[in-house]
Amino acid sequence: MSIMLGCIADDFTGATDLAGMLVQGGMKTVQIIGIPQGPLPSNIDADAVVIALKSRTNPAQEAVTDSLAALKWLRSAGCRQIYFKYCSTFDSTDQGNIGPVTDALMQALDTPFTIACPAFPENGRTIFNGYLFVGDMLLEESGMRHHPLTPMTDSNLVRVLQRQTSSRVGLIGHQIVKAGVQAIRQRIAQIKADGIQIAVIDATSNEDLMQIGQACADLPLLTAGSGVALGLPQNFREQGLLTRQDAATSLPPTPGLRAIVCGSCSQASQAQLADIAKKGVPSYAIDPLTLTGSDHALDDAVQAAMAWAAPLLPQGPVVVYATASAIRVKAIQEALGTERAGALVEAALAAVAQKLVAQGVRQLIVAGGETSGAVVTALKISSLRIGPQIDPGVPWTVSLDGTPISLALKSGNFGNVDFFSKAWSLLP
Ligand SMILES: Nc1ncnc2c1ncn2[C@@H]1O[C@H](COP(=O)(O)OP(=O)(O)OP(=O)(O)O)[C@@H](O)[C@H]1O
Ligand SMILES: O=C(O)[C@@H](O)C(=O)CO
Repeated sequence: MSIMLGCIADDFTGATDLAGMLVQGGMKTVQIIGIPQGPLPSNIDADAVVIALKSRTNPAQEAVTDSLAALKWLRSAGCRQIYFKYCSTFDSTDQGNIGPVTDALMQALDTPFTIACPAFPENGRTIFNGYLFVGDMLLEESGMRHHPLTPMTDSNLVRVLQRQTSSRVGLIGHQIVKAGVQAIRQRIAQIKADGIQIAVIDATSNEDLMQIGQACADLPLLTAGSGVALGLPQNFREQGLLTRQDAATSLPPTPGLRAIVCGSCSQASQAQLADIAKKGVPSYAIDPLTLTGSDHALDDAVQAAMAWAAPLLPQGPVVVYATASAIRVKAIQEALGTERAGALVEAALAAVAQKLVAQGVRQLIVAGGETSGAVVTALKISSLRIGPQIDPGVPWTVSLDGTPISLALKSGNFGNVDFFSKAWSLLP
């Protein structure tokens, strides 16, 4: 049976978020890291494949090239519908990459229309009149205004997206969505006739997402956060392609040591780190300013972190983090440059993760999308089987190549305050 849904995610945590959503809906899902080099091995069966790119903050042209290569693979695997997954807080710069990638995918699929819907109500991301809310705050008032790489300072998604694309962007408002599937379909037909190519679509509840999913069953391309995926398995069931009703989440055990690596500076990650430290789990901070100054500064910092971690690991989980407050991050970025600071921290945390695994860690939580990208790449993991959800948007996964490792790739903003301690209790 060929793969039904082919997904392209612009970061690694976002990819597991989407894959977890599909698994909850009964679709067996595999996440592939980067563009696959050949067909899926014959012993892996999947209803959906999510290709995880690290394209959210790359130059737009690179993001387009990688996304088109991913699309080519997914089409050759027989996927019936394509899903471009971006962040539920629409993380991007004014130059891209959501607009340019959407344009390129539409052109390659020869489709004149798609939707844009980052809503994820279970995690407090709702869209009303085209404005994105995070909890009860507008996006621009939330912690996202301080994001180290993609600060979001405009909550109006039509405006944000229009700045990134030459396609005409419109809106399908909440009244239409509330009126149901037929009303959404009629509105799509109408705005297409008016020359709109991408419609931001309001959604404030899971019910809205179910209607949107059904209304968009025939669109070759969807662009969204993970929320819209809630409504897709039902379409494949109706088409007789999917029979499973329950979640497709079983994973094998991966006995071994436990660790947490955190490069996310989000408010959620900061609170989760404080919670786990309060519970007595040992934590070690890497100071980005120590990562430069000499050729071996980064290696020295990694060695120091490991000298601290090694004797503690057999007693229980350890945490290594670079997380800092918004004021501290700003000072570090002024000293090192934003991109360089991010890259140095990612390189250091990835090297720490590699050494933790070499020491026997087989259950690893990584917080932050960019950080997860760096860690999973350093561990040379090429694909993940998706398992049970820890908190909305964050499932456990198991690596499918080499020695199996359980990995939870936590989106910076996701997870309840007790996420780090709760996660272990869900492993088989
Ligand atoms: N103390 C710090 N100073 C400067 N940059 C930092 C610091 N700590 C982490 N970073 C960088 O900030 C970036 C955080 O991005 P990352 O995607 O990992 O987390 P996030 O944005 O919270 O998560 P998500 O993308 O899943 O929402 C990374 O590039 C990381 O290296
Ligand atoms: O949609 C989200 O918020 C997350 O899956 C994500 O993309 C974080 O990087």
